[in-house]
Amino acid sequence: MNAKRVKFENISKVFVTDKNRQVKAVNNINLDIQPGEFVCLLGPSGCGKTTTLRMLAGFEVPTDGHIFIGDENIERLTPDKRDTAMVFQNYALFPHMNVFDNIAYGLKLQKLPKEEVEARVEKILHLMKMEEFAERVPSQMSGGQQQRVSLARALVMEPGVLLFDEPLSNLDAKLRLHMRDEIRKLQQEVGITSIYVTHDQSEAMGLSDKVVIMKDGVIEQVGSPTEIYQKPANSFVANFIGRANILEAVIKEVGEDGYTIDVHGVPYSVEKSKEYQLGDKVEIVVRPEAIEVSEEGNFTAKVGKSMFMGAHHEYEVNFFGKPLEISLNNPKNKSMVAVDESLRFSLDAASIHIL
Ligand SMILES: Nc1ncnc2c1ncn2[C@@H]1O[C@H](COP(=O)(O)OP(=O)(O)OP(=O)(O)O)[C@@H](O)[C@H]1O
Repeated sequence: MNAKRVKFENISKVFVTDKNRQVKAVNNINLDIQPGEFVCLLGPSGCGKTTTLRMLAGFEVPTDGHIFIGDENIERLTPDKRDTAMVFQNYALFPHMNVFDNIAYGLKLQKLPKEEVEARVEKILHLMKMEEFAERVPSQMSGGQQQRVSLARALVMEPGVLLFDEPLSNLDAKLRLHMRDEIRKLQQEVGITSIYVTHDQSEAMGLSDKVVIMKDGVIEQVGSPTEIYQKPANSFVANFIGRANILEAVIKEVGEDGYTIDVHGVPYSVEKSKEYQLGDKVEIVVRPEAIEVSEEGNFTAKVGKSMFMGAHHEYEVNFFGKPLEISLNNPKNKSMVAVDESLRFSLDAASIHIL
């Protein structure tokens, strides 16, 4: 497949509502997606991710900026000329056509020879292990199966860019996990550039090469799932992805590539993320699982909540007047501490990230 690069340059979209009110859905975003990359646009409801995808597909016109697919500036092209194909949340299959005809539809519109249409549809049916469904109409299939047809219908067009608009949100949790793995496997097999809108962080983390975190029409951070989790750019990202404790600290020493920080009287050596001066007050992110419970710990705090969750144990302790979440993996009975008792712990210096 001819995977394409996608580039958004200073893209904004302002909607004008019936009452003549302006809504800035997307506010000057820049994004560079490499050929073959799987990128998720992730953010809370209303952050502008669907509008961004729809501008790329050609269903919305940007108010400002430029969009490129490959080297081509595509703003003036109609959706069918853009070398994209979209997988929708509601499948959008033709109810009266069987699976074969649903998949063949776009190719027939292109007036390709009958033999070529048949060969390409059969190839996709085989790739997706769906040959046995070819004769069925959508009402004879489950939601998951219908969504696979909708994916097949997009893939058969061999587009340069594949777009997904929350494709799994109508499926139950188990099927969602299964389809997520299937989409990723298929995407890697065909190597197609893919852009996927979701508000489900585990979906984004599990699928993406790159995650784009959006809020209020603005990109807050672009990075691999590991970068986003371990080095969040700000407290919004830290709290949006997984759980985060945000603590105060003071810069005590400035080294070549690290700092010594003081966290409530305890020194920690941490990596440099931004430039700070001696004495600056900073915020640090410590994930609940990056807190080590041990008899030799630096801190003692009173337990406010203590919950056994099977594979891990969750505590909430009172840390200098604020709640601190601690998650202990593989808990043993002896390590469990009850509410109102004291817990000793340290922060794992290697996992501390300065915001
Ligand atoms: N046609 C429209 N007219 C007016 N405002 C719109 C229109 N489409 C979207 N908006 C507004 O633009 C903002 C971004 O919407 P968008 O659908 O892109 O968000 P989203 O991140 O995809 O949200 P969700 O997860 O709820 O789908 C929202 O405030 C929304 O109300």
